Amino acid sequence: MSNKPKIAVIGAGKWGQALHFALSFKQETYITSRTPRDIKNFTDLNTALNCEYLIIAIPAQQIKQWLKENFVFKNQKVLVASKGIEANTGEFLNEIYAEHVPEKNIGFISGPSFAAEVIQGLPCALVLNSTSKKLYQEFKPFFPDFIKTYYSADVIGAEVAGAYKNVLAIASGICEGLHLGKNAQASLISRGLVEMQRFGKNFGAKKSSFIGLSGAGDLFLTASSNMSRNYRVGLGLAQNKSLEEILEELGEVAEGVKTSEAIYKLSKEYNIYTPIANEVKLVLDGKNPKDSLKDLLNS
Ligand SMILES: NC(=O)c1ccc[n+]([C@@H]2O[C@H](COP(=O)([O-])OP(=O)(O)OC[C@H]3O[C@@H](n4cnc5c(N)ncnc54)[C@H](O)[C@@H]3O)[C@@H](O)[C@H]2O)c1
Ligand SMILES: O=P(O)(O)OC[C@H](O)CO
Repeated sequence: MSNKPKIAVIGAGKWGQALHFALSFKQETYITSRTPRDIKNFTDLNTALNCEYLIIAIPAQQIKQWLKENFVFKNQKVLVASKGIEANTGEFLNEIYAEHVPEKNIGFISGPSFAAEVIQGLPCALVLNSTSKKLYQEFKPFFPDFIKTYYSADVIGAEVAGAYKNVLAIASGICEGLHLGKNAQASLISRGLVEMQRFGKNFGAKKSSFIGLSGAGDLFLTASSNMSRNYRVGLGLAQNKSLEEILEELGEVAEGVKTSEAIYKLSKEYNIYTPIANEVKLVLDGKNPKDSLKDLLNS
């Protein structure tokens, strides 16, 4: 029998470490990162790339460059764990990965999943999205009993939902920080859900993805808890902190910041009505959140 390691997580941030913890219940799982970490089965990138199965958990804005500089395709099956849209180009992650990995070899993880809970072994449900059901069937047995997995072929729906909810979580954090009340927050979240669905439809996403775990599930989680980094960005903005200060305090990625730029760009290009995401982008650029509130109420 070959001793070749079968599965590796690339990226040892919060989510990479949580996925590594979870997958290690069922089989030996490697993990790698730019800087060595004191984690069981930590390995170098080359060893990781030689695994048959990979989970890539590096921030969305770094993926394009990272793939160009580091990735070597050796017929691995890949699950992408990142949630975001590339801000410079407006590309979805599946478009970026398509230059390096064939469609049948790639899937995307979505659904409500704070790393801090997964790493405690608390129950959760995830969607593995791929045009290949075979790929889902191959990855499914790697997940531990406390994670229920679902299959969906709607890759773009999952991607839009996972990326968009981060922007809406910033808006919801602002709402909380400005003490606008639970009525306002519920309205914001539900109109946000309509907005992300409208945006996704333009790119071929299915409605069902937005009312399930990938859309409503992840949005309700992230936009209602200060466990979310994006939500905490919103809280900071409402307290008139500068973005630099907020991100420095956070010390982790808040994908909604850059994704709001991507949505702003794409919504202009395709003429999609995205009022909440647009206001988030403008507040991140310095607009007073109270002026954004007035504009949203009157639009
Ligand atoms: N934390 C969560 O609860 C959670 C859950 C689901 C999805 N995600 C998504 O997973 C992705 C990663 O989030 P995270 O929580 O692990 O973030 P994090 O800030 O905790 O860690 C990011 C990791 O990426 C690495 N990294 C940064 N730039 C890199 C580069 N150029 N090349 C290689 N590695 C690089 C960093 O060293 C760090 O280890 C994000 O897209 C996030 O939206 C996070
Ligand atoms: O902490 P956030 O805002 O990056 O959210 C983490 C996950 O995406 C929740 O599913």
